[in-house]
Amino acid sequence: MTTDTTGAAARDDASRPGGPADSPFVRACRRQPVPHTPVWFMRQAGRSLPEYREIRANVAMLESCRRPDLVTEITLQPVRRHKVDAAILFSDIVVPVAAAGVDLDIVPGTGPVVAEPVRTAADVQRIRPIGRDDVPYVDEAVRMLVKELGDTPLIGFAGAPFTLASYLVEGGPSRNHVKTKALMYGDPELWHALAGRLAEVTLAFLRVQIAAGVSAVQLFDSWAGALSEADYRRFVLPHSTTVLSGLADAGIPRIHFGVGTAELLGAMGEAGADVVGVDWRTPLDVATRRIGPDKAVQGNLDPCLLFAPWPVIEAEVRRILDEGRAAPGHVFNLGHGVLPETDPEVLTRVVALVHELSARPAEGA
Ligand SMILES: Cc1c2[nH]c(c1CCC(=O)O)Cc1[nH]c(c(CCC(=O)O)c1C)Cc1[nH]c(c(CCC(=O)O)c1C)Cc1[nH]c(c(C)c1CCC(=O)O)C2
Repeated sequence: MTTDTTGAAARDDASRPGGPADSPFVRACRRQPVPHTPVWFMRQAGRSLPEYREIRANVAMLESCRRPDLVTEITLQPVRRHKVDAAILFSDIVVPVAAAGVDLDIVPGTGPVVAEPVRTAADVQRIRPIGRDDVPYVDEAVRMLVKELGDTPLIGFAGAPFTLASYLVEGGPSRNHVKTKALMYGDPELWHALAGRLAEVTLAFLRVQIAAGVSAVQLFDSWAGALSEADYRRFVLPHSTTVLSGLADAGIPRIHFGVGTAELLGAMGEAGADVVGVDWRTPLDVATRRIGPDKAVQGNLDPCLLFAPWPVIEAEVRRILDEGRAAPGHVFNLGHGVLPETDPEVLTRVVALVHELSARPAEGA
């Protein structure tokens, strides 16, 4: 038997009627009619769930990402509990960078910390290209998940070049991205070398996930909102385009997400996205005008709203569904990740409410 490295066999199976490629989530991404508005939550697998905290009690974050059995169980937890319309692979944006040879760790309560920040051409050279054999645990986890999930689609993901570069250049999480911007403005050639290298790593990492059978991918440029549109277009867009447009041949939906990106929504769509993620600062109808009629939107409940009384949450869900009708496709989500203190029962209720309020009778019924 030959090993399928293109994902073609998995895709053929996935596109059977009612299969993951025909799911409400994938259909909404493709701007096709749906029986209800699909919903999932960024960071749905994670610290808000007691069953997750239990499994992670004695396992470090990066280690858990490298164990297909744990990745599979953690990814499935929110699907079982909340009945969301999609699963997202449990991993972290720094996993491929670590596989590319960067010495880093994920420190509890802090986030990714890089031992030797990347600041010179020699540092950039040390970031190696990656392939399937550098991340075998991701390939295995995706294949196990695709089997376990049946008709529920699995979303693969990666960090975008700017957000990854920020962790590498700063050496860890950063509020103002000062060193990153200093490098970008002070040494554009080195910046483009770094962002170009990260784009290659990201593209390869997503290709591994696609070959293993994910039904969609999301590119997280969480911190791109720190840039003006002009600087985004000059320093970041070409590299995110390498990734997203580079995946056009895969034929699966590509979601492009960032926070604080009101001014960047049009450009982020242009990078080669089928769906643009929108945070809570921009209403979805306004976002749709900026993105254009040929892309779907994803979002955009403020994660803090989940701490409000239920009637307030219900009114906000209604408003977002109404505003989402202006878009040619809408995937309901938060505007950023689930906060660790969130009551998981509220998330389950939001899923049921989105399904109930958006239910459309089947054609001809
Ligand atoms: C900010 C951060 C990173 N990495 C980490 C942090 C959090 C630091 C902290 O609060 O303790 C560390 C991290 N990453 C993840 C965890 C475990 C789960 C959890 O936080 O609930 C932890 C502790 C999973 C993850 N990390 C990520 C996912 C993505 C998939 C998803 O949305 O579920 C998961 C499960 C992706 C990630 N990872 C990172 C970014 C910027 C992103 C993009 C999404 C975002 O802006 O939040 C870097």
